[in-house]
Amino acid sequence: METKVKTPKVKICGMRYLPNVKEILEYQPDYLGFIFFVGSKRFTAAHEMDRIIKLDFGKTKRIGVFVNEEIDIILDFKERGYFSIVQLHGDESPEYVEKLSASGLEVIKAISVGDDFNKAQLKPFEGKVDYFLFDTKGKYRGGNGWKFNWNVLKDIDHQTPFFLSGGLTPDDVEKAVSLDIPELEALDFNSQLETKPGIKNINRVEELVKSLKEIKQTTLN
Ligand SMILES: O=C(O)c1ccccc1N[C@@H]1O[C@H](COP(=O)(O)O)[C@@H](O)[C@H]1O
Repeated sequence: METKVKTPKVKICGMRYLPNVKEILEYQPDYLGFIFFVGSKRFTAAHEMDRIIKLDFGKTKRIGVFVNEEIDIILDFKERGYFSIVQLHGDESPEYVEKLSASGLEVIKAISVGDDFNKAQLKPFEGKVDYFLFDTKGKYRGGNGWKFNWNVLKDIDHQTPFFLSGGLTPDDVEKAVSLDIPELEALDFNSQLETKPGIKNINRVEELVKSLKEIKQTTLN
């Protein structure tokens, strides 16, 4: 008998060029991520974002990615309509998260998973963040392009839904779904779909769509 599992949503991150955003929107991902960290190769400039938000996003939600940014800057970007969700990749505190939540933003706290990962670090954020995002610890704050050992996910008492990130490719969809963790909200794709930083390759996105279709034939949604 087939085992029925839930298909996670899809986030494509690190978008920055309007024509490429337009192409990717044709595939209606659940989330599109824009990185507002100047240290990133995928940094999205505000003047570009002002043009991007005029596109028809349909049901695709926009996520703003930040690293230790001033709260007022994030709130200003929210007011400009850049996003309704923020993804925090720095050393942001639970109090910082609470301030952003109070503004009506949904908050994703990125957790860098390395050999020193300790699930106790999640506790101060439980009940405060909307989602965790488990990413691979590396040289950069994000976008390192390789996977961490997903076995650590099985050892967490998931009280908060999460995004799975870190070097994901279309070939990883099946394995991620077979983890069979109901709190797995979304799979997050970034560098492994790229032609160059900030440009997503349509062929890779087609591969992703194919992988998702195959999974959906044996899943609930
Ligand atoms: O991609 C970046 O340059 C980046 C910089 C600073 C913070 C986050 C960043 N990207 C996020 O990193 C993860 C994993 O990306 P990858 O698949 O390993 O390339 C993803 O959530 C991006 O949003």
